[in-house]
Amino acid sequence: MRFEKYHGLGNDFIILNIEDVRGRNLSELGKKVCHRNFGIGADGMIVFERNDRGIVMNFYNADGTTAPMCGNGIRCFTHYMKNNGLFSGDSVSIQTGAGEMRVTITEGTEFMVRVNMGRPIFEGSAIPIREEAQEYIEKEIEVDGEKIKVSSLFMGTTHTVIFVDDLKGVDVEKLGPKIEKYELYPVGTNVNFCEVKSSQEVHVTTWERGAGMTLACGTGACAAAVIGNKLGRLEKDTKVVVPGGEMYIEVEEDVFMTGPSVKIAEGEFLL
Ligand SMILES: N[C@H](CCC[C@H](N)C(=O)O)C(=O)O
Repeated sequence: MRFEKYHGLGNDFIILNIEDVRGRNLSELGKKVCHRNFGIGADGMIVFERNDRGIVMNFYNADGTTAPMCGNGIRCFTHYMKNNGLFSGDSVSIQTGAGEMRVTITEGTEFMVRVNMGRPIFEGSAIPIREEAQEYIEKEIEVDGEKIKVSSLFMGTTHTVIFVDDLKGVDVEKLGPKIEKYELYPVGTNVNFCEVKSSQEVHVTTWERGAGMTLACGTGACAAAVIGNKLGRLEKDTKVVVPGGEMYIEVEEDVFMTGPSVKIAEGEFLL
């Protein structure tokens, strides 16, 4: 089965065409190809599909669970499609589980993509959270006896944003999974630990639902920028620095994310 591997700021993906995997259980395949030892290794698997309305991006976490959207992934998906002549021009709409996203290839030393990530949704039932709430911003939860202020929203997928004074002092591997599976979140959540450096720069480390610690999370970067802006800590245009590099977020009514994609490899998956 032919595959291509890409990364977006170190968040890496195996990308396949549905034509090559018809009939297979894609959740099981996602687990298999993403395994760092028994497979190719990646944070997620993306499957290209075309229906009567156009292009579809199907996303699977490394644990085989699906997620509605993937910000770094949609940039890599755009790169894959361009490399395989699957659309013409520099801009295209892509159907995702979080609605239609418009991507535009932009100028840069690397392959750069600007994505309209749509609008953040704050309403509790859409995040989702197990509370009736118009929004869930700067609320206190208790994890292992520690009180933590969280803000949760739907930004392409379920995200929780936590502002800290010093990212280096946060045990993300310990806190991340506990918040990911906290009882407030019926389907879990991605967890973004954020340190504001200035009104135009925030550093973010993300523990991803279904993938664990990643070097970058595009929807998470958007979530951090949206909440930071809502709390008056970040301006509308923000540089988000993640362990794998940096991306640029513009918070308008829609949220725009600009960042790179790099093709790592292509080949035949034999299992
Ligand atoms: N890495 C992705 C997010 C994947 C979200 C997934 N982990 C979920 O279960 O929602 C990004 O760049 O936006």
